[in-house]
Amino acid sequence: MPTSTTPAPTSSFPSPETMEVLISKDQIAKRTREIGAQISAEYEGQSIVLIGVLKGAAIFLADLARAIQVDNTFDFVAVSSYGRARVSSGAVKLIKDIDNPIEGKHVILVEDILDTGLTLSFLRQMMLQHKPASLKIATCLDKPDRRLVPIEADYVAFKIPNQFVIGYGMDYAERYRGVEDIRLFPEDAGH
Ligand SMILES: O=P(O)(O)OC[C@H]1O[C@H](OP(=O)(O)OP(=O)(O)O)[C@H](O)[C@@H]1O
Ligand code: HPA
Ligand SMILES: [Mg+2]
Repeated sequence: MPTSTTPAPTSSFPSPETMEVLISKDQIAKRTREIGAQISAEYEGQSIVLIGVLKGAAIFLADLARAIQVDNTFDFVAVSSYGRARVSSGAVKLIKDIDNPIEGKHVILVEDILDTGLTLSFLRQMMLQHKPASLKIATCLDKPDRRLVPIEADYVAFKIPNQFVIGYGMDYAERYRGVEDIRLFPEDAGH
């Protein structure tokens, strides 16, 4: 029987081990615990709906939920965006809505990264139409230098400079989401 080998990564998709670690998995775990504790204190005695934005937020949501001590449920939305840096803020489209009503509920939108802000400002408006009791935003990363629309998160694990990152849910061309550390994707790769 022929032995199967994993194909060597092409230069477009370098191996994650070759990429510089920007934020280690231990740093992520520590900050997630801190934010979980902060949310638990602020929402003491209440229930929260965590709404994750597919696909990038799935891993942060899974960790954040386990760091939150108050009663919580999950829901997910999915959006598609079209060349976000080159188009206006109307360019985000909802492709999967929430499954359960959030009217009168305390909602936290959960993202992996707040970049231009187009995704979250669109979702924030969408969610407000459902009349939640409150609506906050938690994001693992914030790249404030890239903002095209004014929006801030209520809970930010890390502010980062304007560099493309992968790992901890974040992809380049759908790859690298399962990488445990957040790493810098090389500027000369992926072309
Ligand atoms: O602030 P913005 O400029 O809108 O960028 C942030 C959004 O972009 C990425 O998602 P993407 O649409 O690439 O899909 P994914 O979550 O499936 O990776 C990321 O996960 C955020 O959702
Ligand atoms: O730096 C990033 N990495 C992955 N996905 C992203 N979406 C917006 N910014 C980024
Ligand atoms: Mg996303």
